[in-house]
Amino acid sequence: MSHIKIVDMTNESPVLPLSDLDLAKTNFKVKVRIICTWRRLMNNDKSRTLSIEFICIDEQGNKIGGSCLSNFFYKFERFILPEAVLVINKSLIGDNNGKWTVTPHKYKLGFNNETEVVTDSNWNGSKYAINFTSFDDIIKCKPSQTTSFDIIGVLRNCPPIKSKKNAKGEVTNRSRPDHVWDKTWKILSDGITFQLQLNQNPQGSSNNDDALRNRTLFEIEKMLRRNGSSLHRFESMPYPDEASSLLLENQMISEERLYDQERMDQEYQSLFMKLTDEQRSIYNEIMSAVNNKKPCMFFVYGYDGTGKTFLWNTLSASIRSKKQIVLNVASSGIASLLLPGGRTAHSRFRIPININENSLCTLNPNSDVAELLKETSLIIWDEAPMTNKHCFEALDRSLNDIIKSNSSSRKDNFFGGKVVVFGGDFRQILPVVPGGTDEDIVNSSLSSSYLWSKCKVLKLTKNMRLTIGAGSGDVDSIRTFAEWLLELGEGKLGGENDGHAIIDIPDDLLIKDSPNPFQDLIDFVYPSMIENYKDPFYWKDRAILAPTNEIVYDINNLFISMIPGEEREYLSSDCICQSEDIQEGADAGIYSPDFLNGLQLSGLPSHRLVLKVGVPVMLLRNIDKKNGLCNGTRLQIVYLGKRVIEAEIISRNNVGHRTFIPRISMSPSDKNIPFKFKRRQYPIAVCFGMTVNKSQGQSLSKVGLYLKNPCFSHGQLYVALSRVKSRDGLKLLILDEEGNVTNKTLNVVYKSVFSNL
Ligand SMILES: Nc1ncnc2c1ncn2[C@@H]1O[C@H](COP(=O)(O)OP(=O)(O)OP(=O)(O)O)[C@@H](O)[C@H]1O
Repeated sequence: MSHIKIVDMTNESPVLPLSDLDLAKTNFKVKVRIICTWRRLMNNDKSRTLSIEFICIDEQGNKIGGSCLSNFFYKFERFILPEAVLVINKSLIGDNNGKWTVTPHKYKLGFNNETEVVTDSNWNGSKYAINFTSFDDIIKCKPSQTTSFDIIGVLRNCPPIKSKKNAKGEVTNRSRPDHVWDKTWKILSDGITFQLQLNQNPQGSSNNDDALRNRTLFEIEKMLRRNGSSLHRFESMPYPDEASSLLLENQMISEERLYDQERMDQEYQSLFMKLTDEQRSIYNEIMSAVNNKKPCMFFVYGYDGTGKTFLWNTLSASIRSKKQIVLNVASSGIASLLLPGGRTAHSRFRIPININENSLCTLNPNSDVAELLKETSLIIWDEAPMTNKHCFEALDRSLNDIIKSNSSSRKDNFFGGKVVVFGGDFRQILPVVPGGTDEDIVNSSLSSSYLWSKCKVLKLTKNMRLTIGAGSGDVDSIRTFAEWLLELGEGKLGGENDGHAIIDIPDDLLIKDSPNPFQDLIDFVYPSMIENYKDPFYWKDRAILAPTNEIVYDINNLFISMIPGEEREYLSSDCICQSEDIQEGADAGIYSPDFLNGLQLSGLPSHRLVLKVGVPVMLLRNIDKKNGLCNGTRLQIVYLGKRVIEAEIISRNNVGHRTFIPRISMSPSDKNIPFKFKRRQYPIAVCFGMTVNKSQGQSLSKVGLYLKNPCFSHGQLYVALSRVKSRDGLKLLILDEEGNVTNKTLNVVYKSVFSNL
């Protein structure tokens, strides 16, 4: 039902014939007799009922279809019986425009919590709803194409219906990966055939199908393992043969040892030569711990541009040139793209999403990942301050369990005795604690962990971005801007303050008062948008930032309407996870599909996604890290299909690379939601505008910061302003409480977070 309206019917409202139903009418009830009922099963689990469907007829002989979702069975199931005469009050009505319609009526009825149903013993309409007519008579009366008939028939013959059995021997019709495999393996193996032919390998010839299938399965298994999965998860799928399986055994370790030693050595030599004194001293200290296998924890503290990534590259090349293993991880997908062979910490170490002080990583001591961790010489974890301390602690405990070190005392034995280097800047946004106070946020950061006292802080202070690559004319202006930003990040602007200070923004960074200041902000960030919107490079480095999702949502809707072209709407399918113990009765009504559709949660795509070709979007999930597709990657829409969306990468690595984005099922990890639900939708959000939190880790050349409301949490203003490297790329539009343009805004800095550094 696409246009749904709740019909408010008071007890005094008249009983209307079904022919008079109209979305515009708000005050009526209907009296009907149920003709027939049937159950609609869930698409993804045919053992469960989605809804009871029914057809009913009124006393005038008009028919209408209706539906009652399983959430409301507790209230209505006993009424929806063939032959029952019902008076229905406060029902939902919606368009009857599905692919298959059971009555020609314009509308359908629906039940929800508001609906009232009572039985009635009086019926003045036809007793039988169906008038049987012979088929010959129907043909004789030459029906027009729009005439509808009730037809009754007998099933004489039917081809066998294929069904699958699950492990318990029950018949299910869930997704059938083996079926997809059988139908598509030839297409999937195309690239391999091509490669084999290039290498003049006889396996490429078509008479060796078994070998080709095996090789294709092997490549699929490699991909799955890289992403923490395996073909073993899909019972019905074939698995590569034994010889190939042996090759897969230590896939993770062999991939980490696959680096070309000679090339790594050259890279290391060239980077090492360039290290500054402070970088070199940090490098030496870390490498000495690695070479002596001395358990150590370091925190490299440096703001943007001080050469942290440069240092990680040097350390990685040095270790890899000796065929040793270094694991590079970052707290966000976007930051992990900058690291050589980088992954997100959560995916690399299998850190649980909902974390607490007792959590452990889901690492089986005999798994490939555990073996990899045992072999690892150094772990580098970039952007550490934005991660909750419980994540580091979970890894610490898990590594200690996996690696039973000889060290006698637990207090010397952190992270299983590995050398671990964290990096980042505590001026940036700290871990998000939903509903948490300032104190909760500071308490959740790495510097409040029991690990911190063992962590040696090494500081990088020289802004390398100023020294390298900037023209001499730029240096002064970049330096002044960088120094101002550092002061802002440490809460030193706005006079003596307790961390909440009103600061003045310099004039040249402001959008001034004008008839339409927001349009001025748009013109600054996206000049000549209509002429340029098709060019992916136009979108590459620009964004309007705002502190909250609501404002970003409004900005994106406005932009969508400005871009030429046809809109396409994608609606999600939302459902409660089957494991949830939703009480029949009260709870079921609350979690109706309408309610689930209305949930807007951070990190989850909208129920209603409106897109146009040319629009920039951001991925909300890590899809394929190897090809640069992770949470935060920005893309431009190229094609909007029915089941797939094609888009081209416009940010950072792999710019210009095209990819297909499928619909996937996502469950929000928001602890404030007291139940688990799944949303099946494209994992993207339109990104003309994005939240300041989401922009952390992005490097942009043009930023417009829209402060309709001020930034409210530690580091937000600093992060927003430091997305650009030079001040000409930045403008702020600040509104006061009356909506007037101002030059003053709130800067929030939790100063206690710096006290342990
Ligand atoms: N010793 C060095 N010699 C030459 N170039 C360097 C050196 N250190 C850093 N750079 C260059 O300075 C720039 C900033 O360094 P880098 O990206 O490593 O800093 P960062 O602290 O990681 O900053 P961000 O967090 O913004 O990525 C880069 O272009 C990098 O190549």
